[in-house]
Amino acid sequence: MSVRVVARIRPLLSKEMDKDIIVHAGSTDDGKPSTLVRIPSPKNEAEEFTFAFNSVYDMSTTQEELFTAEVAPHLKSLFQGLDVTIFAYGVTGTGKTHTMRGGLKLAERGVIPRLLSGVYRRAKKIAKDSNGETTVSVALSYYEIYNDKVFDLFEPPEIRTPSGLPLREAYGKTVVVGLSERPCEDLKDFERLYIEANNNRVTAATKLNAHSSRSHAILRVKVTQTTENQTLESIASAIDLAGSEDNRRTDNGKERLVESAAINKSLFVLSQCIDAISRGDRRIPFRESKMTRILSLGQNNGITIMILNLAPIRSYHLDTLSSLNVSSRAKRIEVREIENEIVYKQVPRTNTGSSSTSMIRQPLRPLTNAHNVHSGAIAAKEKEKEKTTAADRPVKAFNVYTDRSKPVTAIVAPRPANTAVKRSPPPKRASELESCIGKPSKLTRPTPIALSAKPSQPSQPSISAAQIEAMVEKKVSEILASRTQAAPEPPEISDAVQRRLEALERRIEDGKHDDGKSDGLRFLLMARQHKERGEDASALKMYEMALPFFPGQVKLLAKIERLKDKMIAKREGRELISDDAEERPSERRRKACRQGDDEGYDAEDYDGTEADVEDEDFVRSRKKSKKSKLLVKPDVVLDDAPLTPHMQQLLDIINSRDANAIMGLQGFGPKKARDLVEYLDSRVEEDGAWCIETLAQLRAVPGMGGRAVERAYEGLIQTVGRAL
Ligand SMILES: Nc1ncnc2c1ncn2[C@@H]1O[C@H](COP(=O)(O)OP(=O)(O)OP(=O)(O)O)[C@@H](O)[C@H]1O
Repeated sequence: MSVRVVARIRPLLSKEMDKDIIVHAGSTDDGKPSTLVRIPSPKNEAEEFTFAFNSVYDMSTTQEELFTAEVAPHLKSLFQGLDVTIFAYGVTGTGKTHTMRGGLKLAERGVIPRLLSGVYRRAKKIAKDSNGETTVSVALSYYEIYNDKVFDLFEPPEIRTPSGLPLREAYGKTVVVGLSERPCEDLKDFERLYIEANNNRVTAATKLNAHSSRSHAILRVKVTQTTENQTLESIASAIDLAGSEDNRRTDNGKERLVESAAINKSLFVLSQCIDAISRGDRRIPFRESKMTRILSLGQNNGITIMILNLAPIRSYHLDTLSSLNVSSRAKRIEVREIENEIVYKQVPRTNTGSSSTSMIRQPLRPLTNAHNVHSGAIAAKEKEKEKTTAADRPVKAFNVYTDRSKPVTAIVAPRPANTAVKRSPPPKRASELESCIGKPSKLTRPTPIALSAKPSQPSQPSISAAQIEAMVEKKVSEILASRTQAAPEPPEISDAVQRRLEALERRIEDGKHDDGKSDGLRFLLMARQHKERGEDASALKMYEMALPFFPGQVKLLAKIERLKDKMIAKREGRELISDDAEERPSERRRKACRQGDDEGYDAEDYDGTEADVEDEDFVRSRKKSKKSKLLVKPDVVLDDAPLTPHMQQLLDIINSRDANAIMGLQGFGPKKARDLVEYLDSRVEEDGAWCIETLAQLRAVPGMGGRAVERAYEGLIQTVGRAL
């Protein structure tokens, strides 16, 4: 489904009563609901421009009417597991905050309070209809993007770090690291939290709006439905974007100008993204602003509704035209409607036969650029091209269920569902082969034939790629089988680390039962992030803020002292002799990547509190592994599968960020290698210490979709085969 774009024309404000109204709602047929916005040409008053939208709401539209028509119908989908995103877009002073938040009076309440009200009502009904067997819990996160930095609105501004919270990609979604989540039991609870949090949002008076939002505000409503052994999670996001503004009209002072520049820049990037998607460009500049990265238009699964807010008067004429232009292009963006997966609380880890797989959902994969190839105009172009080449191709390139049981593999790692690359039909692909590696049951499987499907090279008949792959696979299977005998469920990481991670996760996620320590842990995690990025001053501040939560913690004190020494040394231009603990985080991390899970993340002792706080990577790694157990995501199975030496070699080459080495891989020309290195550099710049640890992650890298990873991997194996 494409993004649903609706326009809302606000009424005249009391100070505008004598102003000229130039924006009108219209319809193609009399008596039909409005779908058109009419506005005169700025050059020739007699000429009229018409913009078509999914719906257009005129000045008389009430809050309730808008909600009932545009949002209420999607509540059902939300409870079916679809994510729903609603965002308000428009020039400053056109009614975005009014639409999303609204006033305090019942009739004036905006989309957000009404959405929550609807969620609780439905939750009650579900609980009642299921005789209490299904319970629904709601949790909120609320944050703002101010001057391209992310701040948690549930935290008081005093504890904000200047650089804000970092973003990460996980399972194809952009997540804010360290964002708090508040359980929210009922509407009263919500009102309290929401009002409190809104006081933390940056607003200011400008000439165009007495209460202008100076930030983009994003509310995430997580709805979790739990029955005895399964949970279904879906998220409604309500986004009140800051409004674009023409500073010739705002009389903004210096501070407001800086804000305005940041607002305008992110909105400009948003319009660039919309343009690029609707043009069918391969590169969509999502990453150029935090707002576009989070919004990820067209990359989200689920339902997206864009509410374009318009002021009816002439003084907004050019701005109105510009936002009408952007929004009408947004209609062309395709959003995939994919329900989130049901998470079974206890999923068998072992492969038990085809019957158990017949209903396994394909995972929501991190999207690659290839996704955009299927959106908007390019999708149409692609379809046109494909008509002549692949008549047997499914109409949708993004089927999400695999209902066909696979006789050979019980748990299958599917290809990214929405790649644009034409794939040859089964029998078997190398990715499936990889996913199978690491499963004891493979011992009884027939030898995979994926690579043997390729013609073997006449010049090296002695050993083919398939044979090498089979040998590697056999070896891995043997090792795994012997491990299985020793311990039926081999731990992914050592038990001790696992326990600590669980404790950390519990503490952070369950702050309520944790004497406020979760706040301390959060400070420590943030400190860690700052340190990773080399922001020592901020890291020090965070460590110091954590100290009251862990009084007398020796390691923490030592860490603070070390950081202070380091900063003094830096100021004095001295080199501090680096010990292991002060090794550049990126190097340590890279080393860790190479060394493998357990010992890799940090050389320090993870004991007690410090253990918990030392490295947020543990949290992430633990979360990932927990998720992998619950969801039985094939790509996570891939993540968990031990890397064969060749896979590791491939990752090492990629992580080297050496274009020449990468060009040695099959399928990499100079441009592709350069693009990849650029991308990796940008990630390292952003995250300090970042590298690709699994093939699944590698596949999520732009340009690595389709068969790129397989080709590079096969190429490596063939090279070795030739050398033998
Ligand atoms: N549909 C409406 N009915 C009545 N008043 C409205 C409506 N829409 C907007 N307003 C009023 O218009 C003014 C500006 O609205 P609002 O603050 O929501 O604009 P905004 O687009 O969020 O601006 P900014 O981007 O600067 O934050 C407010 O006084 C608001 O109450």
